[in-house]
Amino acid sequence: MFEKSTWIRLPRNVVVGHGVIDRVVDVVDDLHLQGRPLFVTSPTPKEVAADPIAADFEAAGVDPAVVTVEEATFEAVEEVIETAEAEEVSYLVGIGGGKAIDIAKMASHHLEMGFLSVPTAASHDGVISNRGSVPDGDTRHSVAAKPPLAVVADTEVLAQAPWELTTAGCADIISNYTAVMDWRLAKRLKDVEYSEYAASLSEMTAEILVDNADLIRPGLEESAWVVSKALMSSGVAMSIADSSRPASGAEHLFSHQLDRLAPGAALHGHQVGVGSIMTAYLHGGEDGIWRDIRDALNSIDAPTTADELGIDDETVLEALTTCHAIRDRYTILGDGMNERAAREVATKTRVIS
Ligand SMILES: NC(=O)C1=CN([C@@H]2O[C@H](COP(=O)(O)OP(=O)(O)OC[C@H]3O[C@@H](n4cnc5c(N)ncnc54)[C@H](O)[C@@H]3O)[C@@H](O)[C@H]2O)C=CC1
Ligand SMILES: O=C(CO)COP(=O)(O)O
Ligand SMILES: [Zn+2]
Repeated sequence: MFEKSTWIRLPRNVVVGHGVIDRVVDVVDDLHLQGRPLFVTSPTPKEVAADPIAADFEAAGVDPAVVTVEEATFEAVEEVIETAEAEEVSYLVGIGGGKAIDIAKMASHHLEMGFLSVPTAASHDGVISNRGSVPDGDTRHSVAAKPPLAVVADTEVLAQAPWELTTAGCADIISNYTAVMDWRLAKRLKDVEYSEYAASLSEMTAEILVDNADLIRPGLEESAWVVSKALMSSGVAMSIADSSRPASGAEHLFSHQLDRLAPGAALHGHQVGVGSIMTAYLHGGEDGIWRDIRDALNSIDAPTTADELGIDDETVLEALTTCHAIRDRYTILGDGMNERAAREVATKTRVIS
């Protein structure tokens, strides 16, 4: 008897383009959301986006509450939950980079309220995903949450963000190549849950981004368009899979371990990009796709070495040899690399010298 079932949660509205930040009030109307919103933002995104959006709400007769967070921590999530309860808001709006959006996502999940995602940087594929990522003890990887009711991604705002945030978003997408390789390996060796639709969508997203790499240039609004479409598509792949598997393999384990060993040293997307060069080498050896990944990262100005990440060689080796253990997710790292093997892959791929 056929007994499979699936429940795919996706946003109802995805609005991308020039000046769409002015449409947040319309999107709220379209969703029939009533009452006050709580904006969850951080200092620069507040100035760039949250303040003008607040002015639009005020003009429409609604007075939003605002929380400004500095770091993605559980204390920040708790502060947002407490403010939401004290201010009697009825939905949340995450406005900023990955951390502000993840805090809004986690708080709204806890409050059982809807939330909107308004990215001010095209820096990560959690903009639309059903995953939330807030450090919990030693855990750095994402956990299950609900996707936003709507995403409003203004390409004018995204194009004006610091360039390295956009290159981080590109690298987060390019890392989908190795994430999918790891997922297929785990399917073959461990018979893990696998979705060919989600895997293919994730791979195709990376391919489209790499094929359009010549459109990805600083200050060019079309770059923000190409990258934000890719980030949405990658997030949808995670929602279809109901897992971050299509977008997160061993290269993400490496990055999560760097977050513990060298907190704040480099952006999430940049770390996973460098990880992806090395795990592609582990999958395919000298003739595999590691050079293509490195060239793609180079072509969009993303880091390809430990030095460019601002992380020392020994920390890279420590992350490589220990990261397999941080999560129950089978990857090309198997039960772990020893130091000699880690040094060899990092040296051969010129991540360390
Ligand atoms: N939930 C999920 O599915 C996923 C979550 N993530 C998480 O997202 C986080 C990474 O996100 P990022 O955006 O790289 O880091 P982030 O949120 O820390 O942003 C980096 C910095 O850029 C600033 N910023 C944002 N927009 C700006 C603008 N327009 N102008 C000037 N500054 C601006 C932020 O305020 C922050 O200081 C990580 O915690 C990662 O784990 C990443 C991928 C998927
Ligand atoms: O960053 C992500 C996908 O790009 C989320 O993956 P994790 O589940 O490893 O945190
Ligand atoms: Zn990622």
